[in-house]
Amino acid sequence: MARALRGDEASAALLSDARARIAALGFVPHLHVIRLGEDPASVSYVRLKDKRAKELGLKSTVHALAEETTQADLLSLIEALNSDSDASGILVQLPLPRHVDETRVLEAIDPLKDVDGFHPVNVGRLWSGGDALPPCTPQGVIAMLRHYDVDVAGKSVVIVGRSNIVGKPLAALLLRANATVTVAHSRTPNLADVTRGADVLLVAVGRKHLVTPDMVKPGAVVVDVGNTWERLPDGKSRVFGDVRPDVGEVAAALTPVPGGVGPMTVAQLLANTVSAAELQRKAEVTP
Ligand SMILES: Nc1nc(=O)c2c([nH]1)NC[C@@H]1CN(c3ccc(C(=O)N[C@@H](CCC(=O)O)C(=O)O)cc3)C=[N+]21
Repeated sequence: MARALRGDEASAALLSDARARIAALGFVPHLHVIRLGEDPASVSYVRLKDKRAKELGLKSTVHALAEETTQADLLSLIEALNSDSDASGILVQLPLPRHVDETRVLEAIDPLKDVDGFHPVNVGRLWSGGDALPPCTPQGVIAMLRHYDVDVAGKSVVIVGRSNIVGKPLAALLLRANATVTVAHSRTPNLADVTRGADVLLVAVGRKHLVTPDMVKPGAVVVDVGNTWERLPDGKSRVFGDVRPDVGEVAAALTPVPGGVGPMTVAQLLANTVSAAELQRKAEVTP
């Protein structure tokens, strides 16, 4: 059986480092999360972020706005938080309702407060090697691999999925770590032939159990970024990954869902909130 790469275990180092950096700052960073509407997954993720932020000792405010909130009102809130020195980090939970232009909203956030790392300035710096706030899930995956001593340098790494949130930034981070990176997606013919070449396989598509054991090289490390919610006959909701659990019979190591990448994403968000506070302080003293 594959080794389980556990998010609770791997995030401990990230969180204790964040705690020490908060103490060194001399003030408590403040995370602001904005959510529109009542999509059950968004409500539950935002609640988790708020809870973990407070457990770490950060200040955390959730702005739960109506689904019908206008783009202009959302932009005014973001501008108010941009100029509020007590707001260290701003996150707008995605997906947004259809009447709101996601690009406009993400570009309105001050890059130094952009704890999601989605602003074009942070995306550009991520690819060119500058001082960027990295996106939480991809950087959380890197922290996970580092914690379990998975060295990607010189390895054949395959990412399935090319989203702006996970696949593309993950490619940037893995290139920086000297991996040979292949990005596969829905238009890749013979996906299994590509995934079978991977020493490290990362799957971020959002389709339940897309990856089966025949698609995985024996001994590979497999990271499952999938989160598909399903309501079961008993009325309870459960979350499923993109990787079928029996992949654990061929892989050397596998991240479980839940309990793998998800907790790393949240821990990285908190670490980014501390980084944002540090960057803002640096910008104040060096005009
Ligand atoms: N602006 C923005 N930034 C995001 O980072 C963002 C977003 N929008 N929209 C949705 C996705 C999804 N996402 C997750 C966060 C935590 C878990 C997580 O902790 N999952 C638990 C299970 C869920 C639970 O226990 O409630 C686990 O895998 O163990 C998963 C997924 C962040 N996202």
